[in-house]
Amino acid sequence: MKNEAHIQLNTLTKSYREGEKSRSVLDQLELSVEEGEMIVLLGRSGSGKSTLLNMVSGIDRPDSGDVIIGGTNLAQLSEKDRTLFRRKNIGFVFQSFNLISTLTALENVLLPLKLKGDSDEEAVPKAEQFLTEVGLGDRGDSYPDRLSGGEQQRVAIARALAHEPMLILADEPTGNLDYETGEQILDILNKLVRENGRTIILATHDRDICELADRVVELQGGKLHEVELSELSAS
Ligand SMILES: Nc1ncnc2c1ncn2[C@@H]1O[C@H](COP(=O)(O)OP(=O)(O)OP(=O)(O)O)[C@@H](O)[C@H]1O
Repeated sequence: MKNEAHIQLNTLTKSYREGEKSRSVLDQLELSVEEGEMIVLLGRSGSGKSTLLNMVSGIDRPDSGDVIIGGTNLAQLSEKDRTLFRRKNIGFVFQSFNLISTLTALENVLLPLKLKGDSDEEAVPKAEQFLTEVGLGDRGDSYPDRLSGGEQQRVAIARALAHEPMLILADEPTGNLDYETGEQILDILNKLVRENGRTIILATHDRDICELADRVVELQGGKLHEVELSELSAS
C-alpha cells in the first residue's frame, strides 16, 4: 500500500485585497511531501513563500483548497483548533530568531513544552537535552541579548525541535547570519532533522542551501515548479 503523503496541498488559492484590487499570491497550487523529506522552497522576494508557509502552519487560511498534514485538513479547522494543531505538530525557525527577550535560553526552549502541557519534571530535562544537542548546554541561563546571532538561532532550533513536532518550517533561517555561521546552523538543522526523521520545508533565496534538499521547488506565478538539482549546479 502506498503511504499517504505527509503533507498534501490541493488547489491552494490565496489572494490579498488592497482597496478595490485583489492580488493573487497562490493560484491552485499543488504540493505533496513525504514523511522525512527535506524540501527547499525557492522564490523571488514577494513570490509568496511566507504566505505559503503561513497556510501550511495554519497561521492563515487559504481562500480555497486543502492543507492536509498527517491526515488533518487544516483548511477545515477553526482558528482555535489550528492553533492547537500548530502547537503540537509544528516547529518554526525564523530569519529573525524570534526568541522572547525576557526569558532565558532554557526558558525559551521550555515554552513549547509547557504550552503542550508538560510538567517541569518532564520539560526541563528535554529542554536541557536539546540545548546540549545544539552545543549550548552551558548557556541555558543566558538571555538572548547576551548570545550571538548564531547562538540565538541555535536556541531557536532547540525550541523548534523540543516538542518533537512532525513538521519543521524554516523561513530564511540563515538570512541574518554570516556565511560560516549560516553553514553551521544548516548543519545542525539538517542533522537534527535527519536523525529524528522529521519533515522540513525551508524557504530561502539562497540557492547554495539546495544541496541539502531532497527536493527543490520554486514558487513562481502562484504555482510551484520542481527544480532539478542539476539545473541549480549549472546556474
Ligand atoms: N497581509 C497581507 N495583505 C496584503 N498583501 C499581502 C499580505 N501579506 C503578503 N502580501 C503580499 O503578498 C505577496 C507575497 O508576500 P510574501 O511575504 O508571501 O512573499 P515572500 O516570497 O515571502 O517574500 P520575501 O522573500 O520578500 O519575504 C507580496 O506581494 C505581499 O505584498
